[in-house]
Amino acid sequence: MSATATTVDPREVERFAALAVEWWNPRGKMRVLHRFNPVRLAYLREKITAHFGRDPRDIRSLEGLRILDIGCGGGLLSEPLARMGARVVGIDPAERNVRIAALHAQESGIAVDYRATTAEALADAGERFDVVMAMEVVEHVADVGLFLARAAEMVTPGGLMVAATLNRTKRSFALAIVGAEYVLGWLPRGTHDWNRFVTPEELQAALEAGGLEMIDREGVVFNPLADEWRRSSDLSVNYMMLAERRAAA
Ligand SMILES: C[S@@+](CC[C@H](N)C(=O)[O-])C[C@H]1O[C@@H](n2cnc3c(N)ncnc32)[C@H](O)[C@@H]1O
Repeated sequence: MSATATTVDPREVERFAALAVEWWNPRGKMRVLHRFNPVRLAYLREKITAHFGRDPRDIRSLEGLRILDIGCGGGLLSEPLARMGARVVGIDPAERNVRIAALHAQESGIAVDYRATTAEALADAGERFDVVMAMEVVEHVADVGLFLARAAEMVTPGGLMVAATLNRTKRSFALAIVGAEYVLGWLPRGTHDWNRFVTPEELQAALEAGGLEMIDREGVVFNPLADEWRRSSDLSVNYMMLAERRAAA
């Protein structure tokens, strides 16, 4: 694949770079990510440990696994995964995000290999990982097909890819754009472009085109009564997908 093809939309990256100091403020502009982080982490821990035959109760259950967190932002997922023993490489095209992430990890005493780069650059360099993650990123890239192809390329045989994103439905327009950005003010206006949302069928097809097999998909829904996010079979707004690269027989 061409080394010059890029998935970066400079306006998207600039938007996140401008918010860099907000990453670790649980009441700031990233509060939605903070609120559903426990749900995402529980999913990642459960699925990764089950796949690699690890004990999820072990506090170092991911020991030795090489994990790539694409579009890591401030490291809200990279850090806890590294704490569980994984060797995490966190990448983001926004240099400011990576600087904030590295500073936070240093203050927390956690080793994460943060780099200001892209999935396509790492794929070009021939890097391989046991787990490749793209969490809340595909809806911000310039070319979803290219992005997923380059990300999938880096999954080792027997390894996993996990993606989390927003479905393109009437419901996601009402909740994730009108509700979250305009009515509730949970996210800065313009954070999301509904046309860039990706249906589970499109995501699955792109992962399969990259040689992966979809093995799980799960929704994440907000329960306003309990004021909490939880996992669900409802994929109509937020959802996560797990795919594997089958090891050669
Ligand atoms: C909504 S944030 C998600 C951050 C993190 N994955 C999380 O869930 O906490 C999206 C991130 O994707 C990054 N990003 C945007 N375009 C990208 C691209 N083409 N490749 C990789 N990351 C990208 C942004 O800079 C931003 O940090």
